[in-house]
Amino acid sequence: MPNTAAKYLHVVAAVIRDAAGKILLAQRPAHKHQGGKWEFPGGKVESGEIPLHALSRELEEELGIQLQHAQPLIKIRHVYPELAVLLDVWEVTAFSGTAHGREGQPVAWFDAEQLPALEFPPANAPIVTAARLPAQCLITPEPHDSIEFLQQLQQCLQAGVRLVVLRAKTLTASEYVALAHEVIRLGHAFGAKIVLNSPPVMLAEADGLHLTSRQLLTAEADLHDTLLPGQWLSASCHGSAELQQAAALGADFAFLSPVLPTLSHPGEAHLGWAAFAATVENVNLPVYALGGMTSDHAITARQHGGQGIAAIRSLWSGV
Ligand SMILES: Nc1nc2c([nH]c(=O)n2[C@@H]2O[C@H](COP(=O)(O)OP(=O)(O)OP(=O)(O)O)[C@@H](O)[C@H]2O)c(=O)[nH]1
Ligand SMILES: [Mg+2]
Repeated sequence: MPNTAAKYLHVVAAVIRDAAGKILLAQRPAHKHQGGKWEFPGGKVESGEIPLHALSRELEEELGIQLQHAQPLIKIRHVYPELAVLLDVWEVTAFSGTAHGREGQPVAWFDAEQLPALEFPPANAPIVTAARLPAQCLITPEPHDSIEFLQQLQQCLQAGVRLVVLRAKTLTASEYVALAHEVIRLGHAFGAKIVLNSPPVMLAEADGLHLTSRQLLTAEADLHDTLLPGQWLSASCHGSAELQQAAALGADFAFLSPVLPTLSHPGEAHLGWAAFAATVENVNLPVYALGGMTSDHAITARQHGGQGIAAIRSLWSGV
């Protein structure tokens, strides 16, 4: 969302995960703004405070836990009728102490997949998506031999890949559908999400539909409504205008490329990390960095406002 409101209230919030990957939520007290809804614990940054200190203070005050490690997850700007908030969300992966509602608020640990069914403040939808998405996304290379392809995909899943975009441009419609069924069956056995890039028909079992940047620009405004409830819409973008278009279409996440030079397009202009950060800053979507990425770049991507990295080559063969 564009930074049009004069002043956003800076709020830090935490996606806190335990060793089993469950996420801690608190219920907002009835008398507060957005009372009764579930929230990611956190609160307002005080004047002069750096965000990480504010997060550490809020988690101690609200939950009685001591923050040990956090990394940025997503920033959301949302304008409520009463106030405009900048929700600065961090992923907490290490803390000490036992979380409890120190202000009397109910708190509970949830599986990430339970989150979509809970009621959150209206600003939170992209945070819930970001909390469910991994830091790495595999885009498949062109499948030439489906047996070999499925074997290699299985190795990627065994190595921890949990989000796959099936991209197959040279297959006939029936070959694509047959392969997609196998990819979904295999992916789901590992708890991975499978998103279909330009399928001839959308499949009910798929976890999402991915649009090329060209499809994004000509997509019908109600495209998301044609998907089943819970299916994601994602899109490939190359700059601010396309990211805004993806957001306007109700996309759940996006890729932004090329961030670094790639082997397939050597000498081509690329964004670099500073422009990636500046572009992502203006959109309320989880955005994967694409182009020249390896899994080592996932932390860099997070530090520049991204959800993580998307890659073909390095995630397919580097496992
Ligand atoms: N902590 C938190 N606040 C959120 C979320 N989503 C969201 O819209 N907000 C909004 O962010 C604002 C600030 O949050 P807060 O009420 O937790 O602030 P706080 O802990 O400092 O409260 P206090 O003023 O009682 O000390 C509220 O207007 C709240 O509605 C969320 O997931 N977590
Ligand atoms: Mg709070």
